[in-house]
Amino acid sequence: MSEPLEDEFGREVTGVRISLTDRCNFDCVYCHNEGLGDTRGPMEPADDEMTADEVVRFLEVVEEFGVEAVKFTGGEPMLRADLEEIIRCTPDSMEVSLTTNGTFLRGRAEGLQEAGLERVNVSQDALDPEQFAAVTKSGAYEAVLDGVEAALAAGLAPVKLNMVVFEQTAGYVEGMVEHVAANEGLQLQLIEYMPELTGRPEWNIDIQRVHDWLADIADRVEHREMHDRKRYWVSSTDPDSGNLGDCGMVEIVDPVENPTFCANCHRVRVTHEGYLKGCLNRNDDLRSMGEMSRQEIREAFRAVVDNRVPYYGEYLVEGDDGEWELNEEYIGA
Ligand SMILES: Nc1nc2c(ncn2[C@@H]2O[C@H](COP(=O)(O)OP(=O)(O)OP(=O)(O)O)[C@@H](O)[C@H]2O)c(=O)[nH]1
Ligand SMILES: C[S@@+](CC[C@H](N)C(=O)[O-])C[C@H]1O[C@@H](n2cnc3c(N)ncnc32)[C@H](O)[C@@H]1O
Ligand code: SF4
Ligand code: SF4
Repeated sequence: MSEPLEDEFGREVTGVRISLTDRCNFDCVYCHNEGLGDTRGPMEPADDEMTADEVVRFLEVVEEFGVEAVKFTGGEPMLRADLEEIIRCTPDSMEVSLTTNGTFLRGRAEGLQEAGLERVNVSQDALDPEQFAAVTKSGAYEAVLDGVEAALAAGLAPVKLNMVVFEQTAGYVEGMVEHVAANEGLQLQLIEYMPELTGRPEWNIDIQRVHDWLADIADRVEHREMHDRKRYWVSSTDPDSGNLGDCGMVEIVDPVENPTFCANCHRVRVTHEGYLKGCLNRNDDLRSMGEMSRQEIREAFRAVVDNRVPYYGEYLVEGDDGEWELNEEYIGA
């Protein structure tokens, strides 16, 4: 295995995020669908999706380039019946993780773990079924809770709960933090609502206030190398907590207008149709892998890494008035 490829901005590419489908059984009000448009549509297998063989071939090739980790996402990646097969055939050297809405984990978590899944993130924006339904437009609340339990029972702890923090959910943050502090095996990822692909900037909240509040109550704070994300370790305040004395981990994902986040971005994305994508927020840098021969994959991967640009701080630059503007250098590039 060679050293990871590095882009022009000194960022090594050590991870890939593969969208296995853009179909989904939810219709979350905030969904960016990894930058690929609407998730609504037929639930049947779609013809435009990469096959399991293509996904595995891609992974075998990027392993040669020092890629150490793969995240399977979507749409809802668990709509793929061949997810277990894909994971089983993923190169052993790679850390394999999954981001899912959790609906289908019950009954499949164990098989996924046996196939080689190491970590799972489950989206959960609220602890109340009605609030959950209002955000996701789905009645699958109980299935998601069962899915989290199934993942823990299958040995996939810690399970990270993903919560998008925006106007509608800001009031649920405190309860979710207590929930992971009080329950062993759970962690929480608070994701700043990203309006770049979905519009509705008025839904944004001031994520710094969440940082400040967590810094106040946390026992310990650390930085993660990826994106320079902050992690807070918080104890439960509930005397009946089954997790007394232990801490829950809460990580903040705050990419919006954050050049430090982009300067520490080490991943390339792959769309369900088999296009490479250098940045979540851009669709003007999609690169085809053609018929997906090993040589075509190698060439396209090198090219996408060469063209990677930090979104905030370079692709968008901050003007004197504090507004973010498209860098002229990339217009028409
Ligand atoms: N702008 C931006 N947002 C990201 C990036 N990575 C993750 N996010 C946001 O965080 C959401 C949740 O990411 P996940 O798929 O759960 O995984 P992760 O947090 O990237 O990875 P792990 O914590 O290692 O599991 C994404 O859908 C995005 O909204 C990134 O590279 N850029
Ligand atoms: C696009 S979903 C795909 C995987 C799976 N369907 C799920 O919901 O976990 C991946 C993650 O993106 C997050 N997400 C979607 N739209 C977002 C937005 N506009 N801002 C921030 N995070 C968003 C979701 O909460 C979820 O955790
Ligand atoms: S479950 Fe995931 S892919 Fe589906 S709508 Fe919600 S955030 Fe989007
Ligand atoms: S460069 Fe793009 S993908 Fe990477 S952190 Fe910034 S916005 Fe996200």
